Amino acid sequence: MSKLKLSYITGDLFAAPANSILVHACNTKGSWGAGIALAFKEKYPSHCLLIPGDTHDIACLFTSIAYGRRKDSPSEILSATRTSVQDLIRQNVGQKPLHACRFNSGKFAVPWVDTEAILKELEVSMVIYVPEDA
Ligand SMILES: Nc1ncnc2c1ncn2[C@@H]1O[C@H](COP(=O)(O)OP(=O)(O)OC[C@H]2O[C@H](OP(=O)(O)O)[C@H](O)[C@@H]2O)[C@@H](O)[C@H]1O
Repeated sequence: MSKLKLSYITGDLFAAPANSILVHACNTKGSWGAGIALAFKEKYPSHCLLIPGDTHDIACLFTSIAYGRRKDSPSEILSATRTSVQDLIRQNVGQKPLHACRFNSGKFAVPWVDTEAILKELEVSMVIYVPEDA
């Protein structure tokens, strides 16, 4: 049984410690039209999988090809979550701490417990932020 490496903080993901990587989910069309992605677009105007930043690096996990009503199915999103998190781990050569929102659980409508199960399977260490009003 893997040691649980996920921890939770109630608060704003953008208040994560400097020099950590902020993790969120995106569609591959490059639209950051709503949800936390819009906040990322406003704070960090460009995007790719791992964007070096001043205070934080940004990890943009492409977990759905399309977005909005044409978003991928939950199983496709979860499959893409597994490969994109594995890719993030490979790219995080500096072993920077990962701080994430409960990605996939809002506009992509995938229950957080299902994404959390992928993170546990991969035994990835990650701090998960839950908004106070969640
Ligand atoms: N400051 C904060 N700190 C901590 N947690 C925060 C937060 N602000 C919000 N949250 C929570 O963060 C989770 C993610 O929920 P989101 O709905 O945002 O994203 P998602 O990952 O389900 O889906 C991705 C698609 O959503 C977008 O919009 P479009 O598809 O373009 O329309 C993209 O472009 C993608 O395509 C929810 O639990 C929110 O409560």
